[in-house]
Amino acid sequence: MTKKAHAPLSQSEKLLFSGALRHDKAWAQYENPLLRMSFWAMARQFPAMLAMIGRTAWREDPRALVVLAAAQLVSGAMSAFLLVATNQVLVHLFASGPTPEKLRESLPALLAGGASSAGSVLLGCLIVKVEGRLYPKIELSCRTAYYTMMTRVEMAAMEDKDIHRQLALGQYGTDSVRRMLSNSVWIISGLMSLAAAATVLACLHPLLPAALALIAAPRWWGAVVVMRRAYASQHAWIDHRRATDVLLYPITRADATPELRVHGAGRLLIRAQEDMGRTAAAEKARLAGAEAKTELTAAAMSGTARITAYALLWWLLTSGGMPLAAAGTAVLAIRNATGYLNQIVTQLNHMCEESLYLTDMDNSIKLGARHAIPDNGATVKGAGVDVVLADVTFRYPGATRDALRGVSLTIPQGKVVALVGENGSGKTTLAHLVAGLYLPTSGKVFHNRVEIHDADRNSVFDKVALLPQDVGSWPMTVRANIHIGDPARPMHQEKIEAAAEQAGIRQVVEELPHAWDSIALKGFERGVRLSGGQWQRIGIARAVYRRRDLLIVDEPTAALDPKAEIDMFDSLRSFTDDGTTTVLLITHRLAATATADLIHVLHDGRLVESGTHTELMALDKGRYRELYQLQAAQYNPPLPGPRKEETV
Ligand SMILES: Nc1ncnc2c1ncn2[C@@H]1O[C@H](COP(=O)(O)OP(=O)(O)OP(=O)(O)O)[C@@H](O)[C@H]1O
Repeated sequence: MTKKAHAPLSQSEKLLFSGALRHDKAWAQYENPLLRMSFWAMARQFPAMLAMIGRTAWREDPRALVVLAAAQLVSGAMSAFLLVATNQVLVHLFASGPTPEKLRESLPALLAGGASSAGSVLLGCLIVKVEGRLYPKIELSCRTAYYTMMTRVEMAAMEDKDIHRQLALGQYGTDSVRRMLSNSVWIISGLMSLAAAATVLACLHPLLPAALALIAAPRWWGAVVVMRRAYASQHAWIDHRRATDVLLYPITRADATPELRVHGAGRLLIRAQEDMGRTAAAEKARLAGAEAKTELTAAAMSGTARITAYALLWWLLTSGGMPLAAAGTAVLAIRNATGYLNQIVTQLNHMCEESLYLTDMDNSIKLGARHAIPDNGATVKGAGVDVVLADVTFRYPGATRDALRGVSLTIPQGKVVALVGENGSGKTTLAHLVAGLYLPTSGKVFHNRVEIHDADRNSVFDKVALLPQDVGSWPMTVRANIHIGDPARPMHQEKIEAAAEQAGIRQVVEELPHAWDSIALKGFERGVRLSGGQWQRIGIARAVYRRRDLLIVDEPTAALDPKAEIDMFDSLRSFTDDGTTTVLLITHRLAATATADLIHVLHDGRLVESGTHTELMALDKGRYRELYQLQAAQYNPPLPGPRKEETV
């Protein structure tokens, strides 16, 4: 079992993190697999891994896979043939008789050996070509499978810490597939060449394969010891390495905080990374020293075994048990075989690491499939959408209390419905349940009388346009940032411009140096940085561009100036003019809710009031009335009275 150790703490870690900076997310997960992994366990897993990659390769490019496998097989056979041909040449050369005659007799074997060498070279080229064709396809296929799965996973599963951790781990495996396939190919070709050399040795003398095993065993042992030590170190130091990256990350960002320069935070970070880097360098030096010692021991043991093998050959030669030519071939075979062994050990070593990531990816994809949003079931039909919540309770995964409790309400078609309540009262959660992003823990949500639980969720999503609290900024053009509101349809510039016009952002975009082609991320060519309010308008344009039956708007005016805020609420109202579109509006600005057709008031996850502004204001000690009056008082503060001394 690998010893569990921790990296020693540097002064900087104590200063900045009050201890080690440990991840509780994806990276910390490597602890267990790293500890779990032993060399032999990995060697045993090899066939299963190979089968998994083989299946992917077969699906992507069966022809390339067949050619690759055949080329490897023939290549292995050729290396055996080369040894046999060499043996024949030596037999002829060491036979008695005049040299020209011996040379002439050895010529066919010599030519055959040369042809086999040339064939190996050609096959090597073919393998390189086929690998270049096959590997990227496999990598692309795995990456697509992984990221497709991630877009299909239920939000609740993403919120579950353990599930999300496992899902996120998979991303590191997408690059590993190609490397793992390459490792496998090397291992197979090494094994075949080794088998060929061992067979030739066994034919020469039954004791020789045993001698080969004696030579190989110490090198193998050395490689295993070095690898396990490296894994143990990686396990102990992985958080340290990540912590260093975390420290340096702000420095490389284009929008690095002003404190970096004005307060000299940059110097502090650099000093900390130097400090941490020194402890890491000491660990690397320790590993290198230990590796050198292990290598020396392994080389001494292997060397002793090699001397023993040569002594055995000597004895066989002197006792007449083996002709000189056979001994020459044996020396060559032993030399080749140890080379192949080294190749196998090195590649297995790499494969161990890659298989860790690959296994994670495989597990992620399987786990994601178990938590996928269903795309079959009843379709939500009809123009417009009537939403009904019946006794809905919802608790976030891992939470200790319900975010919503026994909520029953309606969101009628063609109306502006406002959701109000204090921070944390459950408004956003309710909106997400209405959008079909979450399923209730208990109770039911209906869209046009179809229960969301049984619905084809795509048909639910297709009814909804979202304008979330935090508008997502995508690293693409401003044009594409609006089009992403409705990506299933072809990009339509006129509609994009109209949506931007309605959202009050068109002029801003068109005045940018690259207008619609500006990349909405600083640090790239044509990159621009938009303000918070401008992003909010892009979000509005996105929702307008999407234009669906149910528009869910969560705090749309937080970053807008007062005039834009008034325009925004007017514009939202106009959405319902068609009599079909419903607007579900979450806001703390109660002046805006006054014109809503229906207001639902949430408090601590419960629905406490429902009605129009007038109805709710008429409620004595009503929560809405209280919130409204509090806000109104801010705008109409009592005029300051005369100062005390003036009244005297
Ligand atoms: N992803 C989550 N995981 C666990 N708990 C959550 C999650 N999101 C919200 N909550 C909790 O659920 C409750 C309701 O949150 P929600 O965001 O729905 O409130 P809200 O009324 O929209 O608040 P605000 O007005 O501040 O936006 C809160 O107690 C919050 O801490």
